[in-house]
Amino acid sequence: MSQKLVYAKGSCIMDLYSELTAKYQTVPAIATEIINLEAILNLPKPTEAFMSDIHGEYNAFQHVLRNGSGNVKSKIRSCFRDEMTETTLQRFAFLVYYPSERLAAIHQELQGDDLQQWYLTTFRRLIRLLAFTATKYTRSKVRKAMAPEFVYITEELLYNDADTPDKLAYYWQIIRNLIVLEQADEWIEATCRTIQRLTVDHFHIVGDIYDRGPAPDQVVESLIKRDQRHSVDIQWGNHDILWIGGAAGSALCIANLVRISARYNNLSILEDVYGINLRHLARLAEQYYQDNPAFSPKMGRSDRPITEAERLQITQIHQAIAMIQFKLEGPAIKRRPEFEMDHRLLLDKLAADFSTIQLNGHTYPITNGCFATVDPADPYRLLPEEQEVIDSLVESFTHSEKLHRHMDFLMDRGSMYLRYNRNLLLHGCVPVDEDGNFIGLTIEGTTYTGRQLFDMLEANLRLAYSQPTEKADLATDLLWYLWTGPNSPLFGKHDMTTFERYFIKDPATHAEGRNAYYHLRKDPDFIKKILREFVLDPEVGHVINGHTPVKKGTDPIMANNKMIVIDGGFSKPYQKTTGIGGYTLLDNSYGMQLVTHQPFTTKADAIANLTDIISTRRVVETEARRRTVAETDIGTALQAEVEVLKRRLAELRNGD
Ligand SMILES: O=P(O)(O)OC[C@H]1O[C@](O)(COP(=O)(O)O)[C@@H](O)[C@@H]1O
Ligand SMILES: [Mn+2]
Repeated sequence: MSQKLVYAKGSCIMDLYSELTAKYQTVPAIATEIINLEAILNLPKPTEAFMSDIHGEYNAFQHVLRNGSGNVKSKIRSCFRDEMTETTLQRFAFLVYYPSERLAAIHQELQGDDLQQWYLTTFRRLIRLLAFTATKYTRSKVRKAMAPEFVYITEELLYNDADTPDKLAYYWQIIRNLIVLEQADEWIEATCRTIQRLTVDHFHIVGDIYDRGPAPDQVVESLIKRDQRHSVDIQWGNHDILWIGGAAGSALCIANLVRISARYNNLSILEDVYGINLRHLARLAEQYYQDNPAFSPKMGRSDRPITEAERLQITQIHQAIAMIQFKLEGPAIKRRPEFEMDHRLLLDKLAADFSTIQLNGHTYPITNGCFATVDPADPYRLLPEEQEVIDSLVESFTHSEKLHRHMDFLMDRGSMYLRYNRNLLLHGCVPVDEDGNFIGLTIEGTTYTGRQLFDMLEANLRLAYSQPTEKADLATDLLWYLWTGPNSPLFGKHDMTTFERYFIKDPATHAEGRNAYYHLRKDPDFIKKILREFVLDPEVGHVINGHTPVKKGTDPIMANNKMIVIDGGFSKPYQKTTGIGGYTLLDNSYGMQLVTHQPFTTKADAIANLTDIISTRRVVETEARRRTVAETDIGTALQAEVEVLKRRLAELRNGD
């Protein structure tokens, strides 16, 4: 895709010319390709879905992937209009979402003739639904979405009309044979997956796959599977950066993510999934830390409650790694004055007996302090055993094969922002001052703001990732800045008050202060300014953000529909704030809709009770007429190909 966009800008037009002339050498071959491409340009624009802030909630995420962000059910509704009762529709929808689980239940419920009848009805319905979802695509694209072993049979069923008397017997014979040859369940499963795939063509993940929830690794695995035809992109979130930073050897990113994993009782992701050895850390934790209410893990993993001994051990680990994090912050802040983070130097503001801290002219009492490893004379110095722990963690992170496979995917499909089909996608914000002027970072005499800030940070992130052995260079330190720096586009707040939240009661010290972007983004003129900065058409573009959970009663659609925030709370701990289970934004040929999902309980519950989490849909924008492929980025690239082919055709006709 990105290669095609380069063509669209015309910079590689000669490459395109040589590529296409080599591929299509005769007049009929060129003419056929022109006909094919121009036909594609007239097809309706495929559906894009946008999600963000999944935060490891794999089951809820999977449900949304399977139900095509609510789109599967609306397709069924349109396709079968008045033919199905609500219960039949619901059952059929769940078969499409969870075919293997529903088939197992059907085998329990039905036998003999009832089962045969169920197969015959279901086959017919699935074929009709597949045909309905496939109308937007070329035959070749539909074929690629099918399981290879069933392509022949499925195409026969799909493109032959069973209502034609001549074909009727042929059609039913295929179906009967699938049943007799015991391939019926396999075909149903494969076809349901094809329907899922065709319902949403492209997924945008607007950041924060990682942290808090139980299975971010499985989210990444399913995105890798889904991406076979480059149909996924990711705009990195601040939490994703911690994990990319971990693989890139940043001790600060590692300390932060291990701390969050302990806080949310997710250490098993590190040990069991990514093979990170936590033995040294556990030993240090046991030696220096006791029970401490401020560090008790927030919630248990849903699969099993934790024992008291486990809770105590996690609480100790949580303190040990938090303290390593605070100690590592000191030298980083000091070696990077350009980050302007001196106000985050906190350990040196503690009284010698650790009972109080001096902040901004106030003295605050310390509660739940755990400073046994801190030397008041040199508070940022790591004890040799702490140094050993962090070194061994860095070693484990930089050598975890699975982590690298997942982070390679995040690097490959991810970026700091994306311009896609006239919209700008980014996780956090574009940092600005109160007057809306772009602000950023000054590095080695150059000030980076707006789009340049994003590009500079991305270039450094890629550099740091390619050099995991460099551990305290600017590029690696910038990874940490992306997580917590005051002008980081992914953080968007002035301070990350982790220390204050653990140790100071006064809530005034917990405020993090959002960048002015977050109130200015309600203004359409401000959004237009942002779109212009990123070289997008301010009149037709939208900005799509994640990162800030949309509070109950607050509108996620702002600035005359130009600004849409889609963090609706897939993350369970944030559902109290949002009151819902998450949003997905859909952009199809008719316009944009926001889908609201209700909180997802468990997969077993959803399947047993056929509870779907989709609720309302709200039209963000309706196109005056259906948009076609021609009006998309891919369409622009295809048009460039058509022009080149037409030129070549004229040359051949002139005897060149
Ligand atoms: O909810 P927790 O675990 O206390 O984390 C709070 C921290 O997470 C942050 O909100 C960042 O995470 P998000 O990107 O999910 O908002 C910080 O601003 C804040 O300090
Ligand atoms: Mn975020």
